Amino acid sequence: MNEIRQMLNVYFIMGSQDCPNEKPEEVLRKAMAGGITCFQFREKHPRLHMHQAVELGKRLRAMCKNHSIPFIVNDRVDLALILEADGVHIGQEDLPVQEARKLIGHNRILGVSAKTPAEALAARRDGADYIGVGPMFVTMSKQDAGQAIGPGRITEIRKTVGAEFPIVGIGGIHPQNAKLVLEAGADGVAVISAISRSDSPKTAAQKLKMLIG
Ligand SMILES: Cc1ncc(COP(=O)(O)OP(=O)(O)O)c(N)n1
Ligand SMILES: Cc1ncsc1CCOP(=O)(O)O
Ligand SMILES: [Mg+2]
Repeated sequence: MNEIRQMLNVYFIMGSQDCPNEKPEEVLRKAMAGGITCFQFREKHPRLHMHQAVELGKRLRAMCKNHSIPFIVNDRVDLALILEADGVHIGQEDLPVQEARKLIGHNRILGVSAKTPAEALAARRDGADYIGVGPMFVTMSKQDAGQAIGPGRITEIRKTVGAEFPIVGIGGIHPQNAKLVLEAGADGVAVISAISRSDSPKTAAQKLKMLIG
């Protein structure tokens, strides 16, 4: 459990839609140089052919392997298995948690999105290894994220699932507000734009890393 909590410290999420000015490989290279502790391949580009997603995923996966950074695939268990990912992240509208667990087995990490204490408890019961709670703040990276729920929700969920269960906050987090999320009880922060759209992805990752106690 502690290993997963550490892995969540600086959790970088990205797909080609998040990199308008630079190749995703280049952004990931800089983020890794800044000390990210986990990477999620979240490919949502409406015009990217699945074949291209597999090819991009293979390149990003190889980079993570070379730097010993856990590689998680968003939404798709099939893609996670193809890429020999370390895990999968699913939301409330994706596969049921128990079914995803059956497909990936017990040697891969399963992350689940939860907005409420009830969703968090259900995710833990059904086999999640960690939960992603958000959006903490307003986000431009996910159109259907819904209203910000704020760091206070992490405190509520932390009380419900206990001190040890791995929790990462997500949504609108950047170096200036990340402390609020960590102080509320999260083990780490998951970010897209704070790193992928920064002038310096490396510095942005370093700044987030410095906030971890
Ligand atoms: C770490 C983490 N937390 C939450 C999410 C959101 O997942 P989901 O609700 O399924 O939304 P999409 O990312 O699929 O748009 C996440 N991806 N990662
Ligand atoms: C995937 C996701 N889930 C909830 S908010 C969000 C987007 C996070 O992106 P950003 O860090 O740019 O706000
Ligand atoms: Mg999803």
